[in-house]
Amino acid sequence: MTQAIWLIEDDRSLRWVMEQALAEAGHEVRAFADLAGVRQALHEEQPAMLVSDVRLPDGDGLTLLEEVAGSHPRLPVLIITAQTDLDMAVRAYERGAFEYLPKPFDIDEFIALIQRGLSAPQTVSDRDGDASSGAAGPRLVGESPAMQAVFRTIGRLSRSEMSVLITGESGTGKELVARALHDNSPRAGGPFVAVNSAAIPPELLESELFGHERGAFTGAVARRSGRFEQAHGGTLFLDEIGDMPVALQTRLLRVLSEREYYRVGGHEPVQADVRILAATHQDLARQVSEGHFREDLYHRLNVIRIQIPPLRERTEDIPRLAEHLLARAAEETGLAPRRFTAGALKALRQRRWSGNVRELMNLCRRVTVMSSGSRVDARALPEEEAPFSQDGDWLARLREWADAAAGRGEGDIAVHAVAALERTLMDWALDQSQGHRQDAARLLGWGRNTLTRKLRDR
Ligand SMILES: Nc1ncnc2c1ncn2[C@@H]1O[C@H](COP(=O)(O)OP(=O)(O)OP(=O)(O)O)[C@@H](O)[C@H]1O
Repeated sequence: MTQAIWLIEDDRSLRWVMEQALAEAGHEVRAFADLAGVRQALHEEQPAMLVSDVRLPDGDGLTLLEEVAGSHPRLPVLIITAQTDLDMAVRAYERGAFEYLPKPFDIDEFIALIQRGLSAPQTVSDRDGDASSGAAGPRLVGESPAMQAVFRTIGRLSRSEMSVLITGESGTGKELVARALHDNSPRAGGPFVAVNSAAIPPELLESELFGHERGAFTGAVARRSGRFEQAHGGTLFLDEIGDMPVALQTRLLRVLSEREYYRVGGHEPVQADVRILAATHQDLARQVSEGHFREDLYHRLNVIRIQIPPLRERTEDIPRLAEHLLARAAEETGLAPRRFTAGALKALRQRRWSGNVRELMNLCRRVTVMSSGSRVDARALPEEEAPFSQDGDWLARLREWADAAAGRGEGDIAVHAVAALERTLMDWALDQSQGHRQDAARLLGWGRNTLTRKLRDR
């Protein structure tokens, strides 16, 4: 048995680069340009590690991965591929890849992965066949390193039941990531139930989560199952967890450790067989330090963290996302699919996207409905809301107001001003939309949940 690393890559120059880097790092390397050569060689000797491309002239690297899993269960396999979508990441991990590396990659990262693969040989006998990830519903799209890291985490967790905390600004795709985690988990066959702590009045949240018995409180005319019960055998997604009242956090923590709970007004314990995924747009660590969030619950939920950066920090995702969301908008509306011109895509990359992917989705819906031709060029894009200008009339008046308030010795000026500003804009938006919250939120550039929470807290 040799200690060589076997490299299967049909792109000659990339193969050469990897060979050089591996040799330089002191590894013995054997390179192959197709699968046939590897299959043959595997009958004769065994490598220390396999590095394989996916698309090869005589087949698919994932097929090889599967074969090797059967014949050489302890052999670490690193999959490298230019096809960098979530599905590929999940398939690679499901078939037992030790790691998955999207191209183009940093050669140092590649070498570091090789070292890790060699030092921690895997037992990969617990992979479960072809749990195909044919998830229906919207697909996650993203090419940026940040989104690739998200895909890898989802793939790596595909056989796990761990809690995950998903953080990111409103509209960055937290719920979509939660769904992808569920769809690519052993619980995929079970329900996915989402609860938004910000959207439910605090006094109702407990019975919403845990259900209630008949007569538990005034108005509880019948027994009602809670979200925990509905999510039995599946996943419970707790959105805006930072908004959960502290008393309920305590209860949630107990359920997580005891794996059972009581309905409100109930005396029979109910088994809780759910995986918890949580999300927040807030800085939970800060909430903890300020005493608004229980530290122990924070640690319990924060086992694995997926951080989704705002769209403006991953503008390289915009072209593919825009194409994808345009196609989705066409499907939703039943209208003919549009295409962005190169100029339009360039213009889109330059926007601020304070509403993140949701804002881009809304823009795609709008141009699908509004544009006349099939091509959407830069001029056909709805105007970006002008950034607040310094010389705006209302800002000058705001300064006067602040002056006057300070003169009266009032404090917390920004707190009051921001609250008043938000109240005014919410009233305006609800007027505009005739009370329709979804539309009002869209006007404001907020998520519907954000609007609901703010309306509640006003
Ligand atoms: N990477 C992505 N690929 C494709 N679609 C995306 C992606 N990210 C977000 N979306 C779409 O953007 C919209 C907003 O995403 P989502 O509701 O998951 O955001 P969120 O972070 O949960 O927002 P909020 O915090 O306001 O609830 C959805 O329509 C979602 O399908």
